[in-house]
Amino acid sequence: MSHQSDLIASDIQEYLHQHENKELLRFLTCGSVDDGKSTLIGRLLHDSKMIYEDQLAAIQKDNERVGNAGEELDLALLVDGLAAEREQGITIDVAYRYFSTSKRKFIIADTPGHEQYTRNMATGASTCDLAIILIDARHGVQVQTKRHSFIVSQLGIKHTIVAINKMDLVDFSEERFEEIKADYIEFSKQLDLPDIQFVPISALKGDNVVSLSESMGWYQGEPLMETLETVEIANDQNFDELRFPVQYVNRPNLDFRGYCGTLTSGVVRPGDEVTVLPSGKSSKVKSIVTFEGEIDEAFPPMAVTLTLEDEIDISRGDMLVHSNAVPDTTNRFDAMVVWMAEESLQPGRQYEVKLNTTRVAGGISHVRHRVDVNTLEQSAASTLELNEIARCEITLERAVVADDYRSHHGTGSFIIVDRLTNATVAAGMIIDDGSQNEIDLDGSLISTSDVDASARAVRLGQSAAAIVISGSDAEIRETLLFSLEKVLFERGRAVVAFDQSQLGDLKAQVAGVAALFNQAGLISLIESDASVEGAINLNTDSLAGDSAKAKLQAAVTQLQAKEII
Ligand SMILES: Nc1nc2c(ncn2[C@@H]2O[C@H](COP(=O)(O)OP(=O)(O)OP(=O)(O)O)[C@@H](O)[C@H]2O)c(=O)[nH]1
Repeated sequence: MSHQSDLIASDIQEYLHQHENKELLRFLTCGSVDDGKSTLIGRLLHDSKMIYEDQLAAIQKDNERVGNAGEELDLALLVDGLAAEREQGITIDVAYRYFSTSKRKFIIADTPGHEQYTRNMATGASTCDLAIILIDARHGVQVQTKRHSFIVSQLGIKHTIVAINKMDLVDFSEERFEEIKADYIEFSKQLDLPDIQFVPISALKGDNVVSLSESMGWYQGEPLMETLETVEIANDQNFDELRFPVQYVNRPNLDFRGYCGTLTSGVVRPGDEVTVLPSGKSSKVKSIVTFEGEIDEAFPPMAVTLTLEDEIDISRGDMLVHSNAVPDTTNRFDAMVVWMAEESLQPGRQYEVKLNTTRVAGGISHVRHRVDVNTLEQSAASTLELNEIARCEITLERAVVADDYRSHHGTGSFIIVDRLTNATVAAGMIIDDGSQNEIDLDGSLISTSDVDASARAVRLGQSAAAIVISGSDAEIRETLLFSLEKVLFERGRAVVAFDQSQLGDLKAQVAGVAALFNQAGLISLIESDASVEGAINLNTDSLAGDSAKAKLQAAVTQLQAKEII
């Protein structure tokens, strides 16, 4: 079903053509229980004329029986379809809704507000372009708001609309709106949400949902629906780095050999030089074949068949990339993992890891830290229970392309499958924040001066410490630095080390980053008497003991007392 257009009566072919070519926006709604998700979706469907008259009549009838909206029509009844939900008055499954306006087509994932349904929420959110985070104006930013925002940021959803709902219950107060907005901005600094917009609404009464509210003349922005219709998403795709995971090798006869799959990123054209991973063999694209014939260009998320100039050995699970930008392959990487099984994780146990079209034996070799999604706090963990989220190290039997999820949604995620039961026990998003590059194989750390890497690591949810080491004995400073880097890194902390030669603007950088993130991801080795505001200053001269080892012990005790390690 779609919005009502005059074209339906006059030129149905033209209408269908227009409809087919409209851009699709997938979004999810999330928030605490009773914030008004279902009412908002009902309102969007109702005001965009997506409700059949008999459906409307049915909810009018239900409204008298179980409606929660008093005199107003309870639009949530339209959405909360499941019987169990209606009785409990809560949403328990991910429900997908479809609607369209003259400008765009929409798919809404209506995800549950209850804590035990984190995995449903993560599932519903994983393919979305935008998230609407609902906040009840009376209650402000809640634990659930934080939890959902964290998941939205982890999933790399680029656009966020914070809809402050039930404005009618706070007298449409601008002051209240600004207060909640400020709270949210403060909290979301820790997250990676690149585009946040705030809109005050009343889902029940329709204020600022499809048209601007008369009761909130102070609001300068656009109604929610207009943002949904116009937010720029075309450039969110990664068109730069080609990733074509081969799904199927099509050999109908001896004259044709085509590789079928869905382009997850990049653009490919006939004549392009491509390399097959993991074999490393190269060839040129001969043609791009689709159901409608050959085409000159393919981009995500097109499903196409590629033929190559040369007969090279390619099978399902291989990946085609451009020869001038071949990504590294690795059998060890870090990922944010959501544990989805009833039984807890046994680290080191062999599972099957499914990345795209590839299946590789492997598993979680190490849980770096668990993240409490309610508070964003990290804690040490050796196992994971249902719905828990943790940063983990994944080790596989053979090397694969391990793209960062944020830049490669298609190839940066995976699931972990139990080999015996074939059940999915976890889902993960690969993190490539450069921190892995800082350690060599035996775990020792190579210094880098990349402040950005540290800032990124912090944004990605690693906790970190800004520690400045000073003291008159260079050797002791160095020993301390080196040992602390190792300890911190093993605990999943962001570590970036500086040396004295970069001292020039180092103090400003340390102070700036420390202030920005409260505890920033820097360790620095500084001249004898340095100290930096906002950082933990360890002066080796004042640490107890004569030997480097004793001083290290004293430093560790200090840092433990501050709960840094
Ligand atoms: N006054 C007022 N009430 C609202 C508004 N939006 C929703 N409500 C009411 O708030 C209650 C909860 O709304 P729902 O839409 O069911 O909330 P939900 O977030 O979908 O809740 P779950 O399904 O439990 O996750 C209902 O009684 C709604 O009528 C609003 O803008 N103003």
